[in-house]
Amino acid sequence: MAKKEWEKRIAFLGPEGTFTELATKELFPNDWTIPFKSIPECIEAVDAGQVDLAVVPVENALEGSVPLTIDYLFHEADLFISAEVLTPIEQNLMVHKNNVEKYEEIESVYSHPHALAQCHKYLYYHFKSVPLSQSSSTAAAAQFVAENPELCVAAIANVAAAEQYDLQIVQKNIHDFHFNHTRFFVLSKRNDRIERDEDKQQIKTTLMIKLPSDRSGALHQVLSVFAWRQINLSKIESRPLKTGLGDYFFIVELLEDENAPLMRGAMEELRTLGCSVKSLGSYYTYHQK
Ligand SMILES: O=C(O)C(=O)Cc1ccccc1
Repeated sequence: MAKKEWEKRIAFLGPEGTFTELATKELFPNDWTIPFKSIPECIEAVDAGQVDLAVVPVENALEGSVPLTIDYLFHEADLFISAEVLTPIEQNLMVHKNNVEKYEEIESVYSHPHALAQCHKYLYYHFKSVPLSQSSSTAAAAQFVAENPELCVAAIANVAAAEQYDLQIVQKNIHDFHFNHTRFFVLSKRNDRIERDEDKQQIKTTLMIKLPSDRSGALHQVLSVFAWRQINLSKIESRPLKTGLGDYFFIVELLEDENAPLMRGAMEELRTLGCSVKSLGSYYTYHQK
């Protein structure tokens, strides 16, 4: 496909039909979207300049963070968040059209680990002894089911994937909790934010903070830096530093612009306290309709 001059190249977790693709198309309906097989491949593509942006899942309302994304951003890449997209997630059980009649006898259910977990109760009550198989994405599971009609297996994926791979949905909306949303980050090598005035919302900044080792009260001090400036935290989470048990870094999300004087002061104070601070930038939230 020839690249048009005005298009941005945007990597997304593929293949076609993932929730990530739906989120990508929401924000970039007219750009050149390119599927990659895994989250690290999306991140590497933008890091290497092969694409302009990458869209990857980062957190689900039911299952929590996608550790691969968080850890890759901390340990492997030097990227910024240009925007986040919030997408409602509806999961469906689908089979090859040849297997619709016998779908209750499926021998395995394929999907992304988050999707399998989001349907845990449904699978427990309806397919208790059926083995679950993890795929790199929901659409990869749908593609596998489409390419193996001789296997009596099902995928959990969205309606777009059922259409893309010509599968039949046999059970709609099988996720266990009604409020099932996923956050996606739009990643860039440049620290610029995507601005679409119509649905621009609260600005947010994501910091990755490493505490000075073995000092009592260090986390309390970090939180105080934001507290007395009345900078609101919308998230705090720890992840292993991978250097030893008990060593962590913190992901802190703040409802303020990194360029605001109070935030600049906060970051400076954190460094004075011996923390290492990496800002992934400030960005707006977009809601998928
Ligand atoms: O596998 C997908 O379709 C993805 O985009 C990742 C994902 C998986 C489960 C819920 C939300 C996003």
